[in-house]
Amino acid sequence: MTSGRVNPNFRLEDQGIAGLGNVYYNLMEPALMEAAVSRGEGRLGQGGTFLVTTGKFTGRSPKDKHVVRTPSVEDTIWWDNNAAMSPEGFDTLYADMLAHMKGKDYYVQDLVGGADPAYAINVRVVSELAWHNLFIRHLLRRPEREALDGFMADFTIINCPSFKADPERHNCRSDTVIALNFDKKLIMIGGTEYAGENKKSVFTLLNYLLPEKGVMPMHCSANHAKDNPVDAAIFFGLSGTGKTTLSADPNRTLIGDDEHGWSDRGTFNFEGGCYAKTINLSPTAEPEIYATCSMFGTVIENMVYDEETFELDFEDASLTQNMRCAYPLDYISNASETALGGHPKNIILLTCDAYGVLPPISRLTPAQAMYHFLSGFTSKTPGTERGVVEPEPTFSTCFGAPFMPRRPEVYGNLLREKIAKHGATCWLVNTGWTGGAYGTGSRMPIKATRALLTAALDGSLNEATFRKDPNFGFEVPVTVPGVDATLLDPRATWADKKAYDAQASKLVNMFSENFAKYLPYIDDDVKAAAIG
Ligand SMILES: Nc1ncnc2c1ncn2[C@@H]1O[C@H](COP(=O)(O)OP(=O)(O)O)[C@@H](O)[C@H]1O
Ligand SMILES: C=C(OP(=O)(O)O)C(=O)O
Ligand SMILES: [Mn+2]
Repeated sequence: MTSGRVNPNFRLEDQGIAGLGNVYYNLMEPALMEAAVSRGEGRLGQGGTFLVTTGKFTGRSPKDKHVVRTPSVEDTIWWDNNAAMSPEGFDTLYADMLAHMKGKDYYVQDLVGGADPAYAINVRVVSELAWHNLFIRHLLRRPEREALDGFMADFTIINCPSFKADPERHNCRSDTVIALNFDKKLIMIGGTEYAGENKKSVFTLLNYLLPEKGVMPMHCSANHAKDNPVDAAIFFGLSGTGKTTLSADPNRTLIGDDEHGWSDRGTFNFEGGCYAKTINLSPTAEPEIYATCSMFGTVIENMVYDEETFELDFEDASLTQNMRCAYPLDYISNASETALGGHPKNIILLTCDAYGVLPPISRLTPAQAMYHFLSGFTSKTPGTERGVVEPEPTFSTCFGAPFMPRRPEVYGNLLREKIAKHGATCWLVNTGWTGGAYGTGSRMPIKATRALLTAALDGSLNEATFRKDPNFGFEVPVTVPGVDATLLDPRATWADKKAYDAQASKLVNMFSENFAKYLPYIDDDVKAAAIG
């Protein structure tokens, strides 16, 4: 049986996917919630939210993500960063997964990635779990209902958590698999229920497709000044550094929290929803995000709640520190209707420095910005990837290495051109530790980070007095109204100054060692901005 609204000439059978049980096309939120609850996938929560747990996988599995090594992508994929899968392995995976799917019910959403129609792609998502279908409906962009009647997919994602891959047969690493086949325009996901794999695989896809169109794809959030989309800001950052938290700013308009493109026309969100971390979510520090946790249809993933009252426990991380909520963009009260903005006037590079060495904010020259973008120094946040249990310092190029199918300099050069052309001001913001390293110091107060960002984005920070940092060479403001001046100088926040100097020089060396591999690809000005 087939139900729901779909292009009659583009059903799964037309794509060669036949023999399934019931197929539900483009169900809307209430119907998806009903289905998910009646199938026992999760429960209704307060305010009509959907509560779900995902079992063993509560974060991404980057090591199980593969790109199919076909001749057309052989020379463009950054193979040192992307595990290969043979075309034969993929074909077997496809056949085996389809055989496994026979007779079972599936949920299909026809959605769009990209708010700018000039660069948008149509994505069909086929989900075994009704709630995954609800999740991706929140996260991607929903076409008008009428447009569904003629919808054709550019890419199709099939996500079947109950399928277990076989490393021998499928040329993969474990029984969990995420396989991107750019030739066949297919993404197959198996063996994990973590919903984030759905959205991050679309991101990886756009990171592959857009550079050829002159568009810079970015792992960043974005917002703009109220009533002034031209005054846009973007916030690059690896998972857990504050993209979602800091872009939801009551004084600015939210464009999006995670994935954006920068074209000749400006910035655009790839998505139509957000995916926020709920651990220790505070109604005072993050009121907009907190409010979504009691709105109809919000997917609440891996949170502990009271069995009687269904009240959420934001402190209990016993399932995972990576507990999440997923909701459509317009659940944030000041979200943009178009999800478009101008060319960024300010570019923020968010780093979560677990060493507590970097200042809370520094101003970068374009060459320094390029250096830090390629370096991507930050920490992995506990729970976001399998096996990460405490903040783990890392150099994640482009502040999103796990999602970059092409070589870092492809993205670096695009960003550099755009900064040069549009003259953005660049900042490095440490949302990590202050007063000592992780274990001794404490996490940067959100309030302080926000105050610094407000000053950077309204232009007032440019008028401050700056000092040049002796270790890193960038400019650091000496005083900022509303922020404790001690905080601005990390060395001053450490009780043991010698320990700070030792840690700082260790970090300088880490930067220098990591950057050696980029030296052949970069211009002299970026070389001159190199640290150490
Ligand atoms: N100074 C800070 N700036 C931003 N986030 C902070 C800060 N201090 C603590 N946090 C917490 O860190 C997490 C940042 O996560 P999030 O905004 O979801 O990151 P991302 O979207 O980049 O993955 C949130 O749980 C937030 O409450
Ligand atoms: C969805 C994710 O992204 P982020 O943490 O950057 O929001 C993720 O890393 O799984
Ligand atoms: Mn986020």
